[in-house]
Amino acid sequence: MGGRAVTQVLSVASEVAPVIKTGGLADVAGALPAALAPFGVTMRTLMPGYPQAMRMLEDAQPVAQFQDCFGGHADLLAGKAGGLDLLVLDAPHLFERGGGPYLADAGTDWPDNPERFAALSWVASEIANGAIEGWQPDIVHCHDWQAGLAPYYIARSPAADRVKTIITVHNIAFQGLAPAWKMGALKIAPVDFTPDGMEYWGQISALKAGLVFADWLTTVSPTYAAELMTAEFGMGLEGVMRARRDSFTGILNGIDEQVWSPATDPAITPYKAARGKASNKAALRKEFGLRQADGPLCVVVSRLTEQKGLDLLIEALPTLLDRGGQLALLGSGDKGLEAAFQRAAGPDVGVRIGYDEALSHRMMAGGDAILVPSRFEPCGLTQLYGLRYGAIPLVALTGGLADTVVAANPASMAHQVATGIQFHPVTAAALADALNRLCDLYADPDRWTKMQRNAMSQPVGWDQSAARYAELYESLLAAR
Ligand SMILES: Nc1ncnc2c1ncn2[C@@H]1O[C@H](COP(=O)(O)OP(=O)(O)O[C@H]2O[C@H](CO)[C@@H](O)[C@H](O)[C@H]2O)[C@@H](O)[C@H]1O
Repeated sequence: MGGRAVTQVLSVASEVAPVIKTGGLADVAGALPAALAPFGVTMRTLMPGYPQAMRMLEDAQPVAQFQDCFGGHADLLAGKAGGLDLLVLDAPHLFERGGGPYLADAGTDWPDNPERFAALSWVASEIANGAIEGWQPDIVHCHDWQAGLAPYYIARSPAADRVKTIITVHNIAFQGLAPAWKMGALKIAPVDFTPDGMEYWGQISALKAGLVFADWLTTVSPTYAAELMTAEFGMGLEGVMRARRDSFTGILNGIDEQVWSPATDPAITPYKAARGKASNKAALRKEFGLRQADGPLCVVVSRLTEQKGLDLLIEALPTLLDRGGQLALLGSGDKGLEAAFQRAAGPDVGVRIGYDEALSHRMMAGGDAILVPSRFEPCGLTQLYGLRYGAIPLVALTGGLADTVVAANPASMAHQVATGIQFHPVTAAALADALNRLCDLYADPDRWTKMQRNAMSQPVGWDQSAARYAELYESLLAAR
């Protein structure tokens, strides 16, 4: 790149697609290295040695070892998986177990989660301090609470003068709390366990440690960045976010345009223009056992949690059905919500409880609209998939949903920039009203196809955002 020195970045994440994924964090952590490569950034990704990671890792080479890594021996392995340059923390006492990355099969947190992710963070700091012969990062880029202690350990280490740290907030609802008595076990000095440090109402907060000790903070959209500084969205950390406002920016997520490409997607009948959606829609109806209908086929692909506002959809559903609309939902999570959707299932409502990547592609291809009624949404990825696949996003006016969907109104329609529908406040009544607006637009084929065209041509890839991360890295290094 024009003689410019290559910036070496260590990305630290608890889930990385395609190796392991429970949500959008994995997509972003998995996409960043390739997105940043054209900008002269070499990114290696440190992740836990879950069984899935150990199975997928190719050409594994031990590059460091730790005799006592939070209660047991650990090896750091360098290797490849899914095109990624990975550093995998092989610590069987912490990561070799069934269940999910954070939860046991019973759905409860692993009791040693504080130690498991403190270990990941501490190894990031060891790497910053030269644990791997022949490679050291200039920047350590941490994701969410699981990597939150890394900026702290680094700040209290010799690397502090040389290595810059960033923490990206993907979801402030998870703060990585641990009881104060674990301070010693987590290698936290009592002097740092204060309200100005990482103390949060008497507990240790790994996320707050990251927010306080990192050189720079980011989150995944400009609107969510502003929201995080308010009591409504900051979940008790708004004061910390405000205190750091001069070192805090919102950078939108992109999506992987190779994986999410209606023209080449192997999971669907490929199409270039929205009219090619018809056969995918017919197939999707069949797959969900839905009858013919005149209204829009709406889809939802989501974790079923309070955040996603899908309880509001249960309430507003009759409005959609009265207008001849239909719903196909894929998701899992909250048992009450799962049951509520299963009760609503019928000839116009199809429900699939579970996690199914290929089906999520077929839903974007076959759906007329994608519904995202989130109470808060740092960025959101499914509305971006919807845009690319011509499934019109109907979204709550919040966070990244506000930044990525251009609401249909006379002016935006006239300028051919309208790509979706937004509603506010985030209530069942406002959602029902938005569903009515969706049905009105759908009933007007001229306006509907124009919107689909606008949606499918809206940029949703990584180019712009990767450039912003690269600029951020450069400016931090220039300030050393
Ligand atoms: N049942 C299922 N089957 C198949 N696929 C499923 C699925 N349920 C969810 N997914 C997939 O998981 C991902 C979810 O990503 P989102 O960004 O929409 O939300 P999430 O809250 O997980 O991420 C958090 O981090 C991301 C990344 O920064 C932010 O965009 C977001 O706002 C924030 O809440 C998408 O790729 C989606 O398709």
